[in-house]
Amino acid sequence: MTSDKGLLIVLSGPSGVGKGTVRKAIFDDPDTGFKYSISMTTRKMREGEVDGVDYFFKTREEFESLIEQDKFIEHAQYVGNYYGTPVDYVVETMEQGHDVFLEIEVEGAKQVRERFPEALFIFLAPPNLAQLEERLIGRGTDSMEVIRHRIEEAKRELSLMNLYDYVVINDDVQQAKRRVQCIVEASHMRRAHVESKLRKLLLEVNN
Ligand SMILES: Nc1ncnc2c1ncn2[C@@H]1O[C@H](COP(=O)(O)OP(=O)(O)OP(=O)(O)O)[C@@H](O)[C@H]1O
Ligand SMILES: Nc1nc2c(ncn2[C@@H]2O[C@H](COP(=O)(O)O)[C@@H](O)[C@H]2O)c(=O)[nH]1
Repeated sequence: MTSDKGLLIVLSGPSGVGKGTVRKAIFDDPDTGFKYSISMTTRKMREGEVDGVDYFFKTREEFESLIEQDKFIEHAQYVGNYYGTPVDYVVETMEQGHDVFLEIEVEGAKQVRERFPEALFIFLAPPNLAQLEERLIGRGTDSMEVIRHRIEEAKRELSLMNLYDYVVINDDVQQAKRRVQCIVEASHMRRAHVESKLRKLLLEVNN
């Protein structure tokens, strides 16, 4: 009685906290065995982004048609755009035994918890709000109006961090990366331990 299915890992947190930066550090590590689920969005492509690498970019019509076809594990509207996690990739990849890594905002993470309560939920938090704003400004991808909107969202999102299994402060990218890797490792060990206990219990019951 072993779980052959991969683990679903959800990294969430406010925009600009560094989720993408930490995720890239994790995936640059040759020891990382997870698979990254590329999201779909209706947001405009930013300079340097590549369709099918950073996101699958969709029109609102395409996205809404996919919602109707139940093609998302979760989807949410964030600052005027849709974002969603494709169900087929995630389910097939986990069935093949791979861990799947999602990088999503808080409303989407709530939906994932309802559908996959056994998933691992990690909240990436900034050292403080001022640094979060500095990071959003420093990234240079959004207008001040959008940044203000994202900061307002961030205040609401930060108030929900207690719903997560773990909170990692992203004060340093390499340290945050190691913390996430350790949490995943510990979750695998705990899962193996619980399964071994259940196996023993079943043997006792059946004998
Ligand atoms: N630990 C850190 N210290 C300083 N700057 C950081 C740190 N982590 C990330 N950054 C910087 O903060 C900015 C935002 O990072 P990033 O784009 O990874 O955030 P994000 O959470 O993925 O945002 P979004 O949710 O909007 O995609 C980037 O310019 C990045 O270089
Ligand atoms: N609920 C979901 N949120 C997602 C998904 N993919 C990304 N995101 C989050 O949206 C915001 C904004 O992203 P940006 O690229 O426009 O800066 C950020 O918090 C992302 O993590 C998804 O599939 N579902």
